Amino acid sequence: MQIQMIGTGSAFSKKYFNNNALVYTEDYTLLIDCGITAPMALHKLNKPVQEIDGILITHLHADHVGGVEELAFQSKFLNIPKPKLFISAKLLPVLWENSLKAGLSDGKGNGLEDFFEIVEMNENEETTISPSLHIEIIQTEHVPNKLSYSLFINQDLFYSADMQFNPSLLAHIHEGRKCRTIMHDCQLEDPGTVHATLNQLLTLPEEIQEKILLMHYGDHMEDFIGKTGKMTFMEQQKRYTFESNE
Ligand SMILES: Nc1ccn([C@@H]2O[C@@H]3COP(=O)(O)O[C@H]3[C@H]2O)c(=O)n1
Ligand SMILES: [Zn+2]
Ligand SMILES: [Zn+2]
Repeated sequence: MQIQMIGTGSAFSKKYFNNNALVYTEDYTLLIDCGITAPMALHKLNKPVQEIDGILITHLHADHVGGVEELAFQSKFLNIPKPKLFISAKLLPVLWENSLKAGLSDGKGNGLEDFFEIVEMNENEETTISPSLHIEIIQTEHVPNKLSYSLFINQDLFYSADMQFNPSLLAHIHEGRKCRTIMHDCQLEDPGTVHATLNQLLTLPEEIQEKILLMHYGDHMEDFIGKTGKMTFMEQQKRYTFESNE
């Protein structure tokens, strides 16, 4: 499996695209989150919508869903098979009613199913995306009272949606779940309210830090190179290969 961040930036970054990822397996290409900048980021990678089999949404901030309207219209008017939309069953109605309906509605009662083949995901259950790609969503704290889901990918890689610092969960991912990789959003400066900050992540034991790839960072990331302990910044557009754990 390979993961390519089409962007690694924070919500308000002007230098990096939104923190969205392409996951490639031999038989599937999945886009994790589709923010405002996703259409341009995909264009820069020469990755047309026809080459994306499905999208998965973690939560409803614009840097994670702001590009879904364009993707929906593009696939509809290009007359290509509907991409799949993987989303928590709890988030699905909110995505339509509170985010996409204004732009995608035809006024005649259409819905998201007119643009996507919808696959509802249940919390704490693995969903088969393709024969070699399985994803479990777990609810993690981000903005109070706002649903947000982090991901276990093939029970080996933890992908944080935007989340607050949660050292006990990270210890569980490391010890209990035995994940080999942790991709974590990172706010470069304190205080952390809705994201984990670099200083908070630096309090983690080194054996956990060694597993952490940092993403969702601000424009001054380069000032922090060499100051991330055992953790590493991810680079947008670079393809990272993760070997199967079997
Ligand atoms: N309670 C909140 C809500 C939002 N925010 C900021 O808005 C951004 C929305 O996208 P994000 O990537 O979740 O980062 C959020 C915060 O920067 C914030 O700082 N505090
Ligand atoms: Zn975000
Ligand atoms: Zn967010």
